[in-house]
Amino acid sequence: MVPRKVDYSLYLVTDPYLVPNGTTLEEQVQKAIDGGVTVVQLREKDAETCDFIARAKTIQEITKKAGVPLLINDRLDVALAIDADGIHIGQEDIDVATARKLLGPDKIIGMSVSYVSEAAKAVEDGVDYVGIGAIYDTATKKPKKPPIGINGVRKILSYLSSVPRYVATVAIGSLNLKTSRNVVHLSAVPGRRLDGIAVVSAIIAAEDPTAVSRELLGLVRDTPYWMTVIPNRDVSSVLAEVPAVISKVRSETPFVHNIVNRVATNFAANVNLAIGSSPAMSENIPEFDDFAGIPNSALLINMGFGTDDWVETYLTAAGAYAKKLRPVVLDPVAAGASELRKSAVKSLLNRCHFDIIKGNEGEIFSIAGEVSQMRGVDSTSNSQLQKKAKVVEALAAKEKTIVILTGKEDLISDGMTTFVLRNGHGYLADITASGCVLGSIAGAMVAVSLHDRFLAAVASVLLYTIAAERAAVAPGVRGPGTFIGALIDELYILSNATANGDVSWLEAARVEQYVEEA
Ligand SMILES: Cc1ncc(COP(=O)(O)OP(=O)(O)O)c(N)n1
Ligand SMILES: Cc1ncsc1CCOP(=O)(O)O
Repeated sequence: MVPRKVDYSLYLVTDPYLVPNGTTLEEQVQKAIDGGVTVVQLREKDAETCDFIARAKTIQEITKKAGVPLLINDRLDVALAIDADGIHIGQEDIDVATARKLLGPDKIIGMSVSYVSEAAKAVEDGVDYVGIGAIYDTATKKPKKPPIGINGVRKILSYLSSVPRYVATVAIGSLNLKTSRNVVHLSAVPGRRLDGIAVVSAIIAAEDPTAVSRELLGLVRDTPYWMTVIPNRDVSSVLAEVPAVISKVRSETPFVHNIVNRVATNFAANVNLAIGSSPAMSENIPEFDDFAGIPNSALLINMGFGTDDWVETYLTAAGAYAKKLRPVVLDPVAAGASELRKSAVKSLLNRCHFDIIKGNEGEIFSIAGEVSQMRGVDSTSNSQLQKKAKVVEALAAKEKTIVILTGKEDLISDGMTTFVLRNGHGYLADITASGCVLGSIAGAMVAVSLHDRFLAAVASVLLYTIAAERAAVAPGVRGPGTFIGALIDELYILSNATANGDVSWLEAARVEQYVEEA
């Protein structure tokens, strides 16, 4: 069989019932192709054969002109009648061998799969590509099987990476401007990523299919900066770069959109200002897109309030920043304290990508699915360093993120390298929102250090904890109350000193690389 060169990046599956009033399926397909759709599948679940063929011919005129392959859903007879470029078949449709025999070796055959076993059979049968799904629940099709999520895609991609013949892959099921970026990039496994996304409603039901298609294609093709894990890091080379990040915050004034709990709002805004960033505190969905569009923006989601619509607010905010390829920091406040919070974090991790996840031991253990002794929002510290290092490393690798675990000793991991940082002061545990504001600092740092989020995390923790050490002994500091003001002062002083070339304060840094004991 001669492998066909097909670009599966943006694969449109049609549905006549979703076309907006006042337009036609043909017009929507044309507009989608104008926006960059690379494959079209004509899917008519209820059409009479003669109507299906007639429609296939009109759609084929459009796709042929654009040089875009046209596949027919399920119906081999229709595909043969119009000499389509191929067919897409489901698990319960015609078998691949018969389809191949009738279509010939040059036509494209795709098959729906949900599990590795189905993918293995499809590969053996000689399909050209598999449609993996449904990733999420969708209103477009009543599912026969439960959604498989990003993990389900990963399993299939892992399997396919071990198969000698290249079988292309597209994911399907609720893929849109909010979800696609994460599905494509987070499902990638060493040596293999999705070839594209298959989309129905997000394009066919769109008021402007050209614009949506253009954006979706961009999301699929963009090289994600967060996939970059820099190997072989060592403490001294990372520390050497810390001043540049802190100075960049001063010179570029990144915009940090804080969605933080009520207790932390004022403190977080002051801390952002002290280090040279520009804070906004907003839970107002209509302005999220505008905020995400500000150059140098970053979002902090600090899961403070537990209102009915909080998850929707967070998902919308994260989606807005994802669309603009801007970074998002998650602070899973009290993640394990209630079922409500556990399920909220699960939804967020399932649907969004976070550039940095910052939490105390209880919070990080909870989202990693590990048992901790957490009570309320207090961190426990009776786990051994080794256990904590294992947890942060595994979580960072799984979520393709940077994990900061705060406590008496702070751990930072990108899944490959883990640093242990031992600066700070006991007063940090005596004031409210001390962890929350570290999230705001991380937002500012990662906004100017997209290509090295690990460095951004190290710079954040060092600046904050060394400022705390200095604030605790500053003149006039008598306890936690006066400490807060002095901490804001020290952040301001250290950040300005760094921007002016004085980095002597960094000599206080107590950082080491974690190395697992044999
Ligand atoms: C690209 C792609 N993937 C999966 C499907 C689903 O096909 P199937 O399981 O046959 O369900 P119906 O589309 O027939 O409802 C698809 N159509 N395209
Ligand atoms: C045909 C199909 N197969 C699995 S999910 C699905 C529908 C996907 O539609 P949408 O992109 O509108 O969620």
